[in-house]
Amino acid sequence: MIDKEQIEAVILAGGMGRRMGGVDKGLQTFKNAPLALHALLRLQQQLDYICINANRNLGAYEGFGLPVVCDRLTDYQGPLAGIHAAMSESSAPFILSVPCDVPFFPLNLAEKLYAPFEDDPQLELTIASSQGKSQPVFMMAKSHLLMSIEDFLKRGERKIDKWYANHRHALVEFDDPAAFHNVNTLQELAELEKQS
Ligand SMILES: Nc1nc2c(ncn2[C@@H]2O[C@H](COP(=O)(O)OP(=O)(O)OP(=O)(O)O)[C@@H](O)[C@H]2O)c(=O)[nH]1
Ligand SMILES: [Mg+2]
Repeated sequence: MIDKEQIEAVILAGGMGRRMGGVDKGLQTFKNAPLALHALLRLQQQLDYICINANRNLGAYEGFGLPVVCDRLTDYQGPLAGIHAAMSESSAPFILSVPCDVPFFPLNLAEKLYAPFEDDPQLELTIASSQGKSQPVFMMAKSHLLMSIEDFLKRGERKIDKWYANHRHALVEFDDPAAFHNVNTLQELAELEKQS
């Protein structure tokens, strides 16, 4: 049974959005609302504590009514930097990360990523997976991993897959691969808007 008191979710919206021409991805409109707001609406159905990780347009994100956390490690070091920022500022034992650019992620994400921790107290993190493909930005990790992420990034490493390989982890399979569809370009965003 999920214990919501133990978990804080972070919406990762701190990237450069280069494939979108450098715009702030989380603030791009999809179905009449910013992408990051879609993520928030899905998380609010699952958890009570949610923050947003962003590095610009902070006023716009503050308008969502949630705490906004900025990367502590500079130079856009990737999604792990956003997870690091949330772990630094949260007192929750678990951090659930979701990206801002996957507007249909599963509504049972938190529940399913939390369940393996109840069976295995040594487990350090869980990662979503669908059709055998891991979705590493959808991660639930124990907050004690903060220093491990910091050390990893300070060594100049970036890749989440490489980082979590060193920790006791479990992949959690989700049935619907379409739920993890992400948008990287404005054209993809327009196409998804037409389809859905
Ligand atoms: N905090 C933080 N989050 C990041 C960073 N880079 C990417 N992200 C987030 O990680 C998630 C997946 O990243 P991408 O799809 O590559 O997004 P992006 O980096 O903004 O876009 P590109 O520049 O086109 O790669 C998104 O939710 C991003 O906001 C970063 O340097 N810091
Ligand atoms: Mg990127």
